[in-house]
Amino acid sequence: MRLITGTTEFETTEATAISLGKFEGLHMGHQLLVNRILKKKEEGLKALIFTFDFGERSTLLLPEERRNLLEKWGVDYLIECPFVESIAHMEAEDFVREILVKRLHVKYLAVGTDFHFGHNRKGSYRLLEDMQKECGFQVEVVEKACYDGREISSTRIRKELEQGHMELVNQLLGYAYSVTGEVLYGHQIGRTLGLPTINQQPGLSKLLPPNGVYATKTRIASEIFEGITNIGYKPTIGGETRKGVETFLFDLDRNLYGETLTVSFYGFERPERKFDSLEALKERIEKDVAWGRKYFGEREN
Ligand SMILES: Cc1cc2nc3c(=O)[nH]c(=O)nc-3n(C[C@H](O)[C@H](O)[C@H](O)COP(=O)(O)O)c2cc1C
Ligand SMILES: Nc1ncnc2c1ncn2[C@@H]1O[C@H](COP(=O)(O)OP(=O)(O)OP(=O)(O)O)[C@@H](O)[C@H]1O
Repeated sequence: MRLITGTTEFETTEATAISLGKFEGLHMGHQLLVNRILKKKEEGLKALIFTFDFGERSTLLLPEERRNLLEKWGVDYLIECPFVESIAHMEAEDFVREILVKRLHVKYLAVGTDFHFGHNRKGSYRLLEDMQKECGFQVEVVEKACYDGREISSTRIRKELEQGHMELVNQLLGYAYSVTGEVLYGHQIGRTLGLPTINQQPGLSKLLPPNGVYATKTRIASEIFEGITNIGYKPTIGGETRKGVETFLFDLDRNLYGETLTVSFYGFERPERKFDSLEALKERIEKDVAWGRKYFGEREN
């Protein structure tokens, strides 16, 4: 995949199939659009995702994660267009003519019914439909994908994530919500509790579910290991200043320091608490482990 980022001077040489938007979560609705443009590769078009870069903000997918997913799915070009004045103030028609047609050679566009663009968000799928003949591209308008009778959106997913509803979050996303990070050194107390753990700190703008204990799966190279993960500040051992993600793998005890691992979240068990003693914490974690094993044991994997 070719990544064009940090510049408004983008251009393709080939004809393209494009979808535009924020694509914050790359959820099931977004995937409908991505699949439409990927299908057009069969007709010789390059699949291009055009997103705006609003700078650092808390988000479901970090830029790196979004790039990796789109690359894995087979997208040819990802443009992360800086949301600067010259772009934000462009009239919708000019954006289509100057950018989509002249610079990106668009032949096909897939957009959702609520997609808006250009100065004052005046551009909509209707404008694109009106311009398609004259500009030589075809527009496909995709109905909003729903789950449980309600539209899927990044906003809805954020709200569910804030409440720790991971099963629903994963259904809406179409993949399991994950965090990736290097394995860091903790206080080395875990080991003395008979509980070697993986400590990670995801990027600061990555949205995390509420502090507490979750059933998780961790990918190490090509293998997947089940475990439980605590998100939080470890108040019992004096607390951390930065929120961490700490995972105990049920069936693996290997030195993983320095490796970069991805932990995917499934079910929520309980909130993080301050215990009166390390012994009380240890007892609780033993129950957490039993809960986690049962969680996965009861489900088809
Ligand atoms: C499954 C799990 C649940 C945890 N729950 C809590 C908790 O509720 N409260 C707390 O203070 N720390 C909790 N911890 C963090 C422990 O305090 C921490 O694992 C232990 O002290 C070792 O930390 P270290 O890796 O920095 O040595 C939890 C850790 C795990 C793996
Ligand atoms: N549920 C959906 N089904 C189909 N297309 C969708 C869906 N949600 C968004 N889209 C389309 O995907 C493109 C990018 O959408 P965008 O990321 O801006 O919206 P969103 O996920 O609804 O986010 P937010 O909740 O932040 O508005 C747009 O063309 C939009 O219409």
